[in-house]
Amino acid sequence: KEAETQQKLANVVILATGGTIAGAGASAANSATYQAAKLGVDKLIAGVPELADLANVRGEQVMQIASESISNDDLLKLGKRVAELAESKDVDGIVITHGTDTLEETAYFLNLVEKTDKPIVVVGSMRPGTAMSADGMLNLYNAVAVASDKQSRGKGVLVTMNDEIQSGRDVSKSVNIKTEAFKSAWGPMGMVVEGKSYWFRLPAKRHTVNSEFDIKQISSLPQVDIAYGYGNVTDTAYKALAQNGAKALIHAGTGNGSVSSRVVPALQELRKNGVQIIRSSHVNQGGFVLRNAEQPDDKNDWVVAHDLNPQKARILAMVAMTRTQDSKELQRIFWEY
Ligand SMILES: NC(=O)CC[C@H](N)C(=O)O
Repeated sequence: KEAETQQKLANVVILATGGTIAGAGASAANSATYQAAKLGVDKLIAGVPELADLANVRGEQVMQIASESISNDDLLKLGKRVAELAESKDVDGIVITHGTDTLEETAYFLNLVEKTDKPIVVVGSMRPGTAMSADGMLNLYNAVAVASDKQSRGKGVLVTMNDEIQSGRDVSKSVNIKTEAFKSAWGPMGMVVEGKSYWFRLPAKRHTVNSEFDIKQISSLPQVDIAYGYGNVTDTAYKALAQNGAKALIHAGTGNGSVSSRVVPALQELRKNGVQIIRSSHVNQGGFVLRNAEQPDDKNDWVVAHDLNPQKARILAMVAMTRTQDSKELQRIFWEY
């Protein structure tokens, strides 16, 4: 009988990378002061025995770090492992446990480069497992539920936090400390409650199986950096980043991705020297940058990131520039993904 149930259940692999979901604090009152990336994946799985009701679960420790320290090489390593597992007949879904600080970047990266319709769910927590009202257990349970559900196929890389199913493209960490940290300007795709998913929306942008990018063809990512717009800004950071080898600069602009008159000449000059200039907005949720609004992008040969926040724009620029150095192609890609 037990063998029969196991056969019916989906096979889900949990790839652990660290973060608060694997964190530990000194006391139960430490919800914000703790060390991230302490517990191994076997402990995470053992901490939620109910996972066995949802799927045949096994774990792999891909790395053990706080997500602010994830490098491009780490992204490639994780992406390649996900692709290998997705190709395996014995794997129906993949869950990635991750620190929340750059979770939105990893989720978007995988959404662009994984050529599979199998569910890939990225999950983290805001409180370590040692804290009162820790959220990691339920978030992980929800992630495995979504990853084992056939309905989750073909919807792009997903994120399950705070009972919501979010698109890995759209979602962003918008609040820290609190458990309702992950939000999307376009709203969640669904809810996951008591191990069952309820869907309401589908992503409109190209992803996974419909993407022109493939992790198997990517062996390195170009250097793309971000510089912040604010009152009294100078062009020092932009120039320094370019001098240090950036192939593209994401302008984390004020408002509509506007650029200070003190910075414009440097960006025009850098573009003439081959650096791609990509205008995004650092407004919290709902940035929306249009071509030739605020700045003459056609004349300057700049690109706009549209609704992508600066850190997501960096991910797309890196992936796109593994294929093209043409600014018009880059702009097409920014509209489509
Ligand atoms: N809530 C978290 O996961 C934050 C912990 C850590 N800074 C990380 O991103 O890994």
